[in-house]
Amino acid sequence: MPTPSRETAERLDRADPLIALRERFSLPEGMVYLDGNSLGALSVGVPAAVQTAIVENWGRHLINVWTEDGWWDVPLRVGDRVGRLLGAQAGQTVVGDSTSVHLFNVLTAAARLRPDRRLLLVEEGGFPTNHYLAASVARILGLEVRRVPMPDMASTLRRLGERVAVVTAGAVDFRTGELWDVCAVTDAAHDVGTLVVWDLCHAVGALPLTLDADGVDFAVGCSYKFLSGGPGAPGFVYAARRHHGDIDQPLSGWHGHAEPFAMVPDYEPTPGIGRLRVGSPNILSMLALDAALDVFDDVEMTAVREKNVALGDFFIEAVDAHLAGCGFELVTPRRGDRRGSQVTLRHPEAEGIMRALNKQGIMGDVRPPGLLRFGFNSLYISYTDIFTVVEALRSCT
Ligand SMILES: Cc1ncc(COP(=O)(O)O)c(C=O)c1O
Ligand SMILES: Nc1c(O)cccc1C(=O)C[C@H](N)C(=O)O
Repeated sequence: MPTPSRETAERLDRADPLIALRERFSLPEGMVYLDGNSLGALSVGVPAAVQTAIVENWGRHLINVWTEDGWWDVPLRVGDRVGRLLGAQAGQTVVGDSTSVHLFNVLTAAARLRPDRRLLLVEEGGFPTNHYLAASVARILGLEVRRVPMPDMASTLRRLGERVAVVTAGAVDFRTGELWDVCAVTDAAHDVGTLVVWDLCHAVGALPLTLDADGVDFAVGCSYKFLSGGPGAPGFVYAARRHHGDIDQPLSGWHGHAEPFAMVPDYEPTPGIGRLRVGSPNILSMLALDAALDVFDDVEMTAVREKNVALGDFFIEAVDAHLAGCGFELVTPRRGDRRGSQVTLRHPEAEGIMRALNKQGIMGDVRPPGLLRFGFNSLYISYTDIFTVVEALRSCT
């Protein structure tokens, strides 16, 4: 590979089979947006879809939108669209609440499926909400939480064996971008009869997932990052079909009832994934997500993955070539197959550097301790964008 330069970046862009997809997103002129791992860019089809939903559906059909326009089933229909990206057969994914709410629901449901076990393992360094919720679930059910570094998760499972009810972890580390082996950790858990709950916030839409094939029990995630569902877009929850009949979730709201309009006081969950619904969903936001998902009908996840690995490689090589001696430390694995769609650099002046980048129209973000995160969404990021960032990083150190 020659030393990365603007010319090599432009050549790579000309050869990029996905470059045209950039037109499907509305990005401010002149901005380089590398924060799509936090909030994805606006998909151009979304405003019209939401406008139609408001004016044509809600405005004209009022209460009948739930039946006439099929809105009651939108959580399941859009759930299946997300499920396709998870490697899930239809009928195992539903969208509705935030990742946090879904996580609370399935962590509790999973632990209830292992009533004689007292331990809940949580990935050390995982997203804070996951720790907070695991602690709450543990208080409610009388469990003990253990924080385990991901590299030790499989061996810890072997050591603690049948004491572990549930293990929960993110497939991609939100700080470092490190990608974990979903299949291997799931197998290690199942070897000792433990159930797994994966957090796919930083993985869905960024890489091909194979939840059914990997035998995953439960998974949750958000849709506002690589899926571009919009701020506060509904999260999703996946539950393998084999568990549906036994799921006893704590948030047993009426949308998950077998006969919601029977208006009876006793809860009877609907068969299937619908039981993981809770209350009235934020349907307008869900329809924004529905429109944002259209782009995934026209692209293979293998091509998305191939490009974000190549973008990451290009970034890392450019950092090596142009930022040596500037105080940056790469904290993301160098190997493309060991990282998600984000590269993180540590620097003692991270906050000031990000402020300087922002002034030049470059968006990334900073997470403690001193980590500059750059997300590479294959659908709208170019090699030229990446070279622009590396040049800007050089200018502000
Ligand atoms: C890995 C991870 N899990 C959970 C969350 C929380 O999601 P939510 O705010 O949708 O509950 C986030 C992001 O906010 C996240 O990055
Ligand atoms: N969900 C967010 C929000 O509601 C406001 C601001 C940022 C977020 C994020 O998604 C943060 C993100 N999960 C992270 O990886 O840090």
